[in-house]
Amino acid sequence: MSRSATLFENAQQHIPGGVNSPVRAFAGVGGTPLFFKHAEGAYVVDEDDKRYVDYIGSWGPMILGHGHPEVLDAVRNQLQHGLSYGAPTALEVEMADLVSQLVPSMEMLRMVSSGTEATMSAIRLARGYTGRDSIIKFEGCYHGHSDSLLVKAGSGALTLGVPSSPGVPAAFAQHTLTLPYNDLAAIEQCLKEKGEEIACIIIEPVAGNMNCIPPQEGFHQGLRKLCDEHGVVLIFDEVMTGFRVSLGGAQGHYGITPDLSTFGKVIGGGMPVGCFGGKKEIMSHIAPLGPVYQAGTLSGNPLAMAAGLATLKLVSQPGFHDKLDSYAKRLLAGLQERADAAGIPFTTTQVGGMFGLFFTDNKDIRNFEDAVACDVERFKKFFHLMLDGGVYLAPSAFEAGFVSAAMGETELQITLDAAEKAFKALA
Ligand SMILES: Cc1ncc(COP(=O)(O)O)c(C=O)c1O
Ligand SMILES: NCC(=O)CCC(=O)O
Repeated sequence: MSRSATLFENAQQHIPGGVNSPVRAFAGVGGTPLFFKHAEGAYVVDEDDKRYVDYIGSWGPMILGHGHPEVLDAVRNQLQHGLSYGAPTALEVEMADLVSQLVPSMEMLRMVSSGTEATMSAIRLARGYTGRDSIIKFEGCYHGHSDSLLVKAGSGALTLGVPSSPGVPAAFAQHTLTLPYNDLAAIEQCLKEKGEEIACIIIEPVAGNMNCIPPQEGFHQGLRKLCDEHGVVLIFDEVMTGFRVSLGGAQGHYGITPDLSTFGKVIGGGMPVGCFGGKKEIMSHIAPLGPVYQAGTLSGNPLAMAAGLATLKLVSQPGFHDKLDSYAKRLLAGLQERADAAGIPFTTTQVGGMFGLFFTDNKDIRNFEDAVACDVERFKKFFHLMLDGGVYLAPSAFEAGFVSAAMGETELQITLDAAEKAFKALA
């Protein structure tokens, strides 16, 4: 028995499903989850000493690759000064200044400890600001696991077949309206009927929790316009896309100014961090400036700020995102070529350092329905064949993949060699 299998057996004694987050459980692909003991650069190393090229990157944060020396130094340096003060720090001010410089719509912002907290707080703020109760989200988008947002959700909820979770009171869920992604007509219709009840629309500006689905041309522009017409707060959930699809996130990439945005993952460089912010006029409603309450014992934690700041400075270097984009493009072109050669119906999507792999003939994937219509069984086999070949993809057909700046020719070759074998085996 492998060490991972033994650990998994032991883990299940006292940890539900053996994991501290459901997406880690391999429920969507079958088999035993890998337990890791080390990560460095483009690789993760499991408890049985096998190395994998890592396309998960801790579900997004590790955009530099693992253990970047400058990030580790920043954490070590802060470590000598204490772990947490529960009081303001200069690091937080530096973080706020840097984020608002990199993402100009973030006129004011608050740090929290996870993406879930960021979206939950942004929604409370939008409700408090507008005095309206209902929100709109999109089918297959995942915004963390707060009650209002676990309705037709993507990611692990979708993988496990429970997009709308038990435990969320119907009275909460009824205030969450869900619409298909990339469908402006549906939004227009809904706002026409219920615009005055809608506090906000929250969207993953590139959907990454039902596989990876980019917005259609003009979708965000139309969304922005409709929100303005109906006094609805537009929230870009950039927890996944932030500092990844471009330095300015998806809003920078598509040239849209949301009212509020949420960040997580990259902004913490691998530490538990989230952030929400936006228009000063709206953010001024947050306590203690305004009446909408929001708080956190570890919010703005100095170690986390140190890791996040070091990461944001490194991703700000000229050419950083071009390099991610070019690796991703070569990766996907290589995969497509090998799938085509083996006669496997296969489609890819990509925005910057974020990508999707679909086992389907459909070359125009627009929404949840298209994502779930793909051949999930084939993906499962592909996932395990890639794992055998030393490549760690997200263990679900409904997750985006991530490239890191630590990836180069060697990793590309390992991945494409594994894929060539995998596609042949699937044919
Ligand atoms: C778009 C998006 N929003 C929010 C979240 C929630 O973040 P966290 O897991 O840090 O709570 C995630 C991922 O988990 C995400 O992908
Ligand atoms: N794309 C899905 C996530 O990032 C979630 C990670 C988790 O829930 O552990």
